[in-house]
Amino acid sequence: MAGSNRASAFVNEPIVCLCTEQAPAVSQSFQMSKYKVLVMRHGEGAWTQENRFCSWVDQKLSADGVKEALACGHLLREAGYQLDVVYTSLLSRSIHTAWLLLQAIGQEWVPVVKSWRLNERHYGALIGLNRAEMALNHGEERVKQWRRSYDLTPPPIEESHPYFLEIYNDRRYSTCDVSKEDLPRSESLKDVLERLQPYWDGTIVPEIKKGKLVLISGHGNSCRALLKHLEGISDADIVNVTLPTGTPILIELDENFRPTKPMQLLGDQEAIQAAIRKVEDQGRSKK
Ligand SMILES: O=C(O)[C@@H](CO)OP(=O)(O)O
Repeated sequence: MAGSNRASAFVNEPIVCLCTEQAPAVSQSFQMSKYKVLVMRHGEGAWTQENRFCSWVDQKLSADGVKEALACGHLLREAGYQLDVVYTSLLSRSIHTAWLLLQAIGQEWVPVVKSWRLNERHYGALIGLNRAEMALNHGEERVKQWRRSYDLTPPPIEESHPYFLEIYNDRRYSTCDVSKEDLPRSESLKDVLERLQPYWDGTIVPEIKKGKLVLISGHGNSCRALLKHLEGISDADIVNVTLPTGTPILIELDENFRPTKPMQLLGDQEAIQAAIRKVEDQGRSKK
């Protein structure tokens, strides 16, 4: 892990991440950044409107999600970013976000590379359930733990689950670097990091080391897992990290892939705070 005591909080806090006083992972000597990487959660998905756990169900972007992806591209174009490669999951909402962003930035030729290892966290038996109803039945704190804790794994998806066949019979999952039987049936954030890290280390890092500007169009929890790794966010602090949809996060790294400065959420900071609150509020019972 890169560093170990760096706390970041995206909830009710200034957008630049907060650093604990002790042993921050950010280089003390203000080393020059050697590498930059952009990480973003896809635009809002269609099921966000219904407030259902989406996970590996292949929902498309909502109308607002399309707008968010295009707005990201415009933002990056205005800031002069020149992308070299974009990584997505195998899920349409992450891929469409990449396509729309590349269209808006005017860099459609940039390769888009896809892997199940960037998929959203597998929510197991919770897939398809409504978060507010879950909060009413089980309590908001329990739902927060299910959504945001590091090592809590929801019950696995059973073959009788309404979305089981839709997920596991999908041809895209015969293209993975593991057999269908070895794909997850439920995951904690820790599990997500464990399946994502080999892809980060073995596929993405070598491209960044060649000097390429990489953008990762991932999901709320696959991006949280990656940020936990890169920023050295503790198991306890990651509970308070919620990512807004459609917001690029700029991470600057030194030659050892340690952050040289706090990560930056790019865009209008008030709008970003509102977007974070919107995601947080999905877990409320709305009494
Ligand atoms: O539905 C999901 O899979 C995720 C968001 O992609 O939900 P949550 O924000 O509750 O982790």
